Amino acid sequence: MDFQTLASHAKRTQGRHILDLFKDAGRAMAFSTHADGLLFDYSKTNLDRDALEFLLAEAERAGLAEKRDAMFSGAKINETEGRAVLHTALRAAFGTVVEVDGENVIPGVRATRDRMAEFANAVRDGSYIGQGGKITDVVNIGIGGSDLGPVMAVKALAPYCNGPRCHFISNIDGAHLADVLKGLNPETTLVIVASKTFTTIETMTNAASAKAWMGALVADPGAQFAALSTSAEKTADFGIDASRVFGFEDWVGGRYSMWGPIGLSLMIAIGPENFADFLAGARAMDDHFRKADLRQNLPVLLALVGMWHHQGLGYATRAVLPYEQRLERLPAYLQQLEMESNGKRVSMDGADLQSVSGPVVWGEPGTNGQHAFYQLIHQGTAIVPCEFMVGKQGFEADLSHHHHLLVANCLAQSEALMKGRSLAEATEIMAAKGLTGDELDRQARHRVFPGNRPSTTLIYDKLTPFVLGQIVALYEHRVFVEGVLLGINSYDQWGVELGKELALALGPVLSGEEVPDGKDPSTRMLVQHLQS
Ligand SMILES: O=P(O)(O)OC[C@H]1O[C@](O)(CO)[C@@H](O)[C@@H]1O
Repeated sequence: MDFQTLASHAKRTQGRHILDLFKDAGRAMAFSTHADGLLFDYSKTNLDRDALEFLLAEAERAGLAEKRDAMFSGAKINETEGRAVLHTALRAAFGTVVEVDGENVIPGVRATRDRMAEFANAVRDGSYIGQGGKITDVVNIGIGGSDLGPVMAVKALAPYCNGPRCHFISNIDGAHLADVLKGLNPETTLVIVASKTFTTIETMTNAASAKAWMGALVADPGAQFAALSTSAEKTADFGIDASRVFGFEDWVGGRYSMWGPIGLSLMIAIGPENFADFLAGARAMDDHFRKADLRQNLPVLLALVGMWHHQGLGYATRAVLPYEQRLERLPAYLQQLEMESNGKRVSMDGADLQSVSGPVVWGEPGTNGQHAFYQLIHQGTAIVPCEFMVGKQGFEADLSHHHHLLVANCLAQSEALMKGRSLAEATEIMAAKGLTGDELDRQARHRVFPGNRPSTTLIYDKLTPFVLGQIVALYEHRVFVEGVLLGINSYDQWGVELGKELALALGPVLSGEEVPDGKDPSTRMLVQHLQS
């Protein structure tokens, strides 16, 4: 990416109001695009045709199409770990051929999916039972990519959840385990240990405690455990029979893994057919990403708008604001997807990045966020580009008036952010209330909305499994595009290692061992305080 030219485009737009861009009568149509039932509107941004053309040309210059094809074909684009990046293979059509080291991986994907479906059906219909009868509850123990996707999707697809209740334990904090297990019957609970590596300290500690909880009542607790992992050896050591182990390969990154075995809890919750629809939605987005012209390509446009705001205009964060209560965990899911992928400081070849890397991503569902942090978004000094999303329809037919208000709020927020309210307008409002003189001026100034604040809006029909698959894959590919333009490796996560190492060393200290030499004075003081 030519960041200098990007900066000069950004500079050129300074002081210009987004509303002025709508003097171009075709803007709303030109700066929005449709794909497979989704509408993405990015017209309420300060991106103009020249800047967009520049960004599109940069995407071409960066070899985006070739790099995208390399990813889909199984090339080892995760160079720092020597791995292919093939979460797309987990949802590819079964006739597809995708080779890693000369071997077609699709038959293996299919065999594992068939085994998952067989097991999910058995849990759902009661042909697999716990030692106290039919499984009533499923507890997924995992963290990061082995947790956030299934949690988010089980909540998102609540109208489709007709299997056993699903619960999730991730935090090493014993409170999480205790609160989830409290009230569950060990004899009718299935525990799924989800860990790609099967070494993650949080997951292994929680899994051991859950096994002890179950072992207090159940003669053979291992028989009510399943495992999702790349390590058959470690799952066997833990005492889980191979028939309930669902493996995957190292070419599936943790935060991209919910399409395969890590999605087992979701498959049990919604059933294999709905799970297949979820994959079909992602596959539709894959096809769109591969085939659509860059100008109509949703992941490409979402990425370019994101880079315009962050790398171009210097906005430090972006908010993801789903007007869909059931997407309440989507912002947390996207935090890992985007920040673990693109929060990097060196490019693929190890050189310092020439620009800022990925932004801070955060958010909450609307309308709750409106009553919490929208004050800052509207009147604070930091500009936060907002990514709104909303469905045309809800599921609660008898509550359609709620849905109309929900959608009205979503549209009103993007309008308010863009238009704002001028001092003249605020003065008129306050004068009508009888204020005059200095007091009128003072009160009016507090009621000014600067406006000119950018947002995008994604509209889908209804939050079905297919649509959820589309949305998640859209964001996955957005991360890829931004990664290519930044020249980084979006598929490693070395930044999580140092803290893990230090925590491992500190564990025994907090159990009473001496503080080792070389600890900094602050950490030493905190440890001593905790030990006292
Ligand atoms: O599935 P695992 O191996 O337990 O890893 C869990 C998570 O830990 C990380 O490696 C680092 O936080 C994530 O990338 C991953 O999703």
